[in-house]
Amino acid sequence: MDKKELTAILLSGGKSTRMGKDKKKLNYKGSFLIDTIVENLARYFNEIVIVSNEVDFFKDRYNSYDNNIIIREDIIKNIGPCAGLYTGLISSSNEDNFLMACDMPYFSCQYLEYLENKEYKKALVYDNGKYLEPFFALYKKELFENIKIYLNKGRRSINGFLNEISAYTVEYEEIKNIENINKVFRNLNYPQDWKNYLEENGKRFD
Ligand SMILES: Nc1nc2c(ncn2[C@@H]2O[C@H](COP(=O)(O)OP(=O)(O)OP(=O)(O)O)[C@@H](O)[C@H]2O)c(=O)[nH]1
Repeated sequence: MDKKELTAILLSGGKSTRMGKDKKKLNYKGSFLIDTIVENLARYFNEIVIVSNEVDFFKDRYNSYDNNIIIREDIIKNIGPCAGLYTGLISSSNEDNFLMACDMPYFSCQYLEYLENKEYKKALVYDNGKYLEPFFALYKKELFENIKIYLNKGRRSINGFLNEISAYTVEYEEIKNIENINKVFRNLNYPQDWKNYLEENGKRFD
């Protein structure tokens, strides 16, 4: 698959309160989940912007890649993923941007291709019937202006933002035949989620 004229924005700057330990440091016997996520992204995206609250952790970590990997600290700190997206969009050199989280272990290039081939304005996100999934979704760079205004009003929720801009949506019916589509939106919030993920992948959790 050719590399995309898209930037992948990887958010890794949350508080990991529910996990009880920093999600960017989740590893199994020295094999870090975040490295697997970056490895997947590097196959499809020339440019990857990692937005983190700990840039030192990422410094020199991916030097062996040919991709343009940009590490940025949040411009507006500690207020959640909407602010992370803001820094990611400002730092991106592409009009179209793909948002990924550091706690989403599954990746579907088939779904990425599906998104890429859809026309959209502002943002294109999956509607799971209950709420809009902000990750594994596309955002136009120009949106950073709207996010700034939204955050300046004291708003924080990325879902609130998606509703406010009337993001374009993808419905289950359109994508139900994509392999493993239900796994794509799974994220790891609690220690049990990490344990389940490892066990599903044949790794015994000690
Ligand atoms: N850069 C950046 N990323 C964030 C921020 N808050 C959350 N994220 C990322 O957004 C994604 C989803 O985060 P959540 O699981 O909702 O939040 P969290 O703070 O990591 O975890 P909890 O404290 O348990 O809610 C993860 O990839 C986080 O690293 C932030 O303020 N800045």
